[in-house]
Amino acid sequence: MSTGAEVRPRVVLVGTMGAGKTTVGRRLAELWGVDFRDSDLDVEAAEGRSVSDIFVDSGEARFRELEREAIADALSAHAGVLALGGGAVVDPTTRERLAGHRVVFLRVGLADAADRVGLGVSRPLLLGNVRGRIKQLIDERTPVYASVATHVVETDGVDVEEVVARVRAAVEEDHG
Ligand SMILES: Nc1ncnc2c1ncn2[C@@H]1O[C@H](COP(=O)(O)OP(=O)(O)OP(=O)(O)O)[C@@H](O)[C@H]1O
Ligand SMILES: O=C(O)C1=C[C@@H](O)[C@@H](O)[C@H](O)C1
Ligand SMILES: [Mg+2]
Repeated sequence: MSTGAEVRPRVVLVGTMGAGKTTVGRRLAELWGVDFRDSDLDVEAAEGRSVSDIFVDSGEARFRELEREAIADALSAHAGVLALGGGAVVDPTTRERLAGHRVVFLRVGLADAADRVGLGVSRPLLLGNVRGRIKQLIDERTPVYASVATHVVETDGVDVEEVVARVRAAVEEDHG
């Protein structure tokens, strides 16, 4: 029998490439004993091809449609930790759907993000000029991440375990 309890992610992680959404999200889910989902991985599983291949073969616009649908599904059917692709919040429909969810913005600056993504080979939007593209994306998107976030966690110079601890503290404080 249904308890009527709403199924929704305990926390949604947003931020730019290299913020650590996937790494931190997996660890958080492990600690809480809940499932982890990541919109990039959900799109890849549904399509049977990588994000890079989707960008190259079908174009970014098609990737964004698939991403929007993957996120809509996860927001309404997943009770664990949900990491979003770095560009997901640029979509206005996704931003609307995030309203009412606990959204943590993992903030990272250019230097740490560039160190973390390296050559960015699996990140199609970075190809050619990794630092320049990251800078542009951080500049354009920081206000957007901030606008959907209920919490902001700084990750510059902070190791993964400490980022995880900060997210836990923010979320568990909410629970009272
Ligand atoms: N706080 C941190 N300190 C040092 N390295 C980190 C930190 N967070 C993540 N990393 C490392 O940075 C790399 C990128 O992290 P991750 O893939 O989790 O980022 P992401 O936010 O999911 O990026 P994308 O938007 O491209 O999916 C990984 O190698 C990860 O181990
Ligand atoms: O910042 C972005 O626009 C992207 C981030 C990645 O998570 C992937 O969703 C894809 O490489 C695009
Ligand atoms: Mg990721």
